[in-house]
Amino acid sequence: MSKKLIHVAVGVIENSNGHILISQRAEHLHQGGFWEFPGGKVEPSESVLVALDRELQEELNLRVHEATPLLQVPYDYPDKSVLLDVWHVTGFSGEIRSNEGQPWRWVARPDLINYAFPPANSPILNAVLAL
Ligand SMILES: Nc1nc2c([nH]c(=O)n2[C@@H]2O[C@H](COP(=O)(O)OP(=O)(O)OP(=O)(O)O)[C@@H](O)[C@H]2O)c(=O)[nH]1
Ligand SMILES: [Mg+2]
Repeated sequence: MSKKLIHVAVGVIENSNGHILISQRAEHLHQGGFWEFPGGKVEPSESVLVALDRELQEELNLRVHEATPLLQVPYDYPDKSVLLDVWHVTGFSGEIRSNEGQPWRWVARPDLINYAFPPANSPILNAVLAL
């Protein structure tokens, strides 16, 4: 059976110090325990940017004001296929509040290699390190 392709809006959020926001996926979720760039599934009626703004608001209480496309990563997990639509977010507002209790932190770019990300994320890490 062919797997449905899941379109995911992902934000590489950079603050004025050049640090990047990561959060940790809850254990019970797909790829649980790994760190991630915040985001979530694009609903059928949404543009990616609208989905990104909604997901960051739902998960972290952040609104997106400025973002540019960074890269798209198609990846086949054994149980699902995803298309990670990754945006570089340079303008945002709001005090971070982790609405689902997930840990989060701002990380200097070179330190990102010390965190375990899902297998699909390797190209994202490379793109972020090259920003
Ligand atoms: N947000 C996010 N998802 C990622 C990353 N890397 C990666 O493989 N994914 C995968 O993308 C898929 C969708 O992301 P998600 O779980 O955040 O979706 P969501 O917020 O809408 O979750 P929900 O369905 O529980 O409401 C998951 O299968 C997840 O494992 C990443 O860096 N960030
Ligand atoms: Mg999510």
